[in-house]
Amino acid sequence: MTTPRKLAAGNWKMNGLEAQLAEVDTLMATHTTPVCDILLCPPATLIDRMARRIGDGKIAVGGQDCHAAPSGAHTGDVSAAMLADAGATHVILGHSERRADHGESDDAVRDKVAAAWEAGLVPVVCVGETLEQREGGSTLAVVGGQLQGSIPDGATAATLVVAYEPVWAIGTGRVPTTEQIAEVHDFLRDRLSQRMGGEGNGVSLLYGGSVKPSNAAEIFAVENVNGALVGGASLKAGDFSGIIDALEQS
Ligand SMILES: O=C(CO)COP(=O)(O)O
Repeated sequence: MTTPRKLAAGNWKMNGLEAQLAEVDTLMATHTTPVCDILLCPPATLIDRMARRIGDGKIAVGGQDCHAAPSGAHTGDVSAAMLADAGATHVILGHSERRADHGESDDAVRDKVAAAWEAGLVPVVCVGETLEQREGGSTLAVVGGQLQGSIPDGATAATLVVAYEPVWAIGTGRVPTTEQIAEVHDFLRDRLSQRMGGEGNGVSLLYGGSVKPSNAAEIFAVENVNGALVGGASLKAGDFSGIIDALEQS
């Protein structure tokens, strides 16, 4: 049976100028031989510089979105091949901020996942319910639908990461209970296994939403949580490092 890899992923969102790369130097100095995978997804403008700075270091670099087409007349967009060319190995797709700000549907995300695979990137596909959906009792229906609709057939444990990010927990300091996280992660694992057979057991399932060094250990103790997708706390090497340490010790 494939065991999911542990992954600490940082999503810098629309934050970071050149000076922010100093945080990467600190992280590399602290985690020379990490026992979990570490991924940083800076804004597109910093991917190339970050990847060069990391060189042979043990931190992977990812994009935060890509276009579904390999090239063409799409002003302002970046293709998966361009991300790979700049040094990325991963790409976050279907983040709730993209779904909300840019109206990205499950169909659109699915096409982007296919494009990521075509370019050799591992997509980190995000799913998550709004507060209204949770209070209305439709959490599992919502994330189940997003999971089914956003991932094309043909995924393997090595070519897919899934992140559960409840919209109401992102940037709010409000974290679901461990029971709530467990319920969704168990459900996602079941769905992936049904769809992908044994490969589904090996897909890394990340939790995202207000993860901090102070709550990371508790979250990583939950079964079927194989890591985190971290926003705000990934911008400071010290904070992200504390989360990496907690994952390594889990
Ligand atoms: O959206 C997130 C990561 O993709 C989570 O953001 P925060 O960690 O800032 O809540």
